Amino acid sequence: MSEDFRFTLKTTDGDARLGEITMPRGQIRTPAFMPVGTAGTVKAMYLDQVRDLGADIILGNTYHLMLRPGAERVARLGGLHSLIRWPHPILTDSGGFQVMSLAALREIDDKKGVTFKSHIDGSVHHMSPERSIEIQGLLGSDIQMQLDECVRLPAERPEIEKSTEMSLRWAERCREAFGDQPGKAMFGIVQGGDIPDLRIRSARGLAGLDLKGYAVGGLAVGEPQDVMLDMLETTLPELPAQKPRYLMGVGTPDDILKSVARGIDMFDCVMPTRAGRHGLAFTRRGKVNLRNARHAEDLRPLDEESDCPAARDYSRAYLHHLVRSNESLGGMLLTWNNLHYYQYLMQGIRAAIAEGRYATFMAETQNDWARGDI
Ligand SMILES: COC(=O)c1ccc(CCNc2nc3cc4nc(N)[nH]c(=O)c4cc3[nH]2)cc1
Repeated sequence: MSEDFRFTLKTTDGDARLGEITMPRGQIRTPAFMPVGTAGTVKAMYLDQVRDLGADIILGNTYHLMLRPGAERVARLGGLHSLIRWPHPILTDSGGFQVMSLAALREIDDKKGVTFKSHIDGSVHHMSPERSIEIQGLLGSDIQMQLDECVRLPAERPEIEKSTEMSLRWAERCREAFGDQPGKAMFGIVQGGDIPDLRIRSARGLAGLDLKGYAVGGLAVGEPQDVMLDMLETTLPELPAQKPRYLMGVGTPDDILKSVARGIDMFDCVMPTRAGRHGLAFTRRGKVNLRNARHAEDLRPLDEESDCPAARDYSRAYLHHLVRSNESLGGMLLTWNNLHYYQYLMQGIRAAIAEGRYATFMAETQNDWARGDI
């Protein structure tokens, strides 16, 4: 078992890349989709199921786990991997984004970091770049994210510039705090909003730190898809080709197809799990909203050709009943279906790149979605 973190770029098809990350806890086939396990659980799933669907790595959140059960407590309990019984790689987000989106923000200070009130009990917490890295270490995270500030769009240039410069300084502080941990990695996060020269400034600044991987942040925050894609086209050429690129919070299957085509290797998104709990199914023929009355007496399964029991063995009528009744099994089955579909899509993407037919695969997949659900 290799003791270090190594990314191998296997082949490319246009700007699409087929690769593999090797870490002590296992390998990550890229392009990869990382199911979100926010508070130490991929909601409504057993982690054995998540693994069986083909996930090589899951995501945890510093913000949630530091508040409950607490980072020091997780460490006392043996670390996140043994606590949740997931022996494979875990990537943890650093908390900056969750503080902005969930907590009552008290203060952001370049030197001290963020001060915020817990959305759980209102208690006040401080998180510096150093503390974020310390927490991720206590959790036992394999891929740790720098603490950053994700500016909500639309925003004016001065605000984006100030925030992007601060995130760059925090990247350096996180790299110092992370130090040299063979077998683990700390990724920087490119910011810069929707302003090309700030995206280039941020990417070049992080590239100069010679990090093990690079995330593209500050996107999937409400901007149109074409703006997100434009920012990828601006940012990715500035990042080292031999390091993995991770697009945070993305996305729909269409977002993923188009971002892979531009050179992204890793994705995470709550879409398949959260939408599943709200009755939305992702299938090879597009999306199916099981709340819709049209399914009430439809005895067909979601996809009779699927090898996922949730898609193949249950009628839409029953799924509709479960969703309308807000029964737990509804969210369980649709989460299972959706995570299966996302991993099925990633498998298809990797095979298509390997065989040099990614453009055709992308067009055929989008065409199947457009044909809609029969
Ligand atoms: C049903 O689906 C949903 O509810 C749903 C909700 C939110 C997103 C978008 C999530 N977007 C997003 N997550 C993100 C996480 C991030 N973390 C850090 N540290 N820095 C960032 O700059 C950052 C940007 C993000 N953008 C996607 C889907």
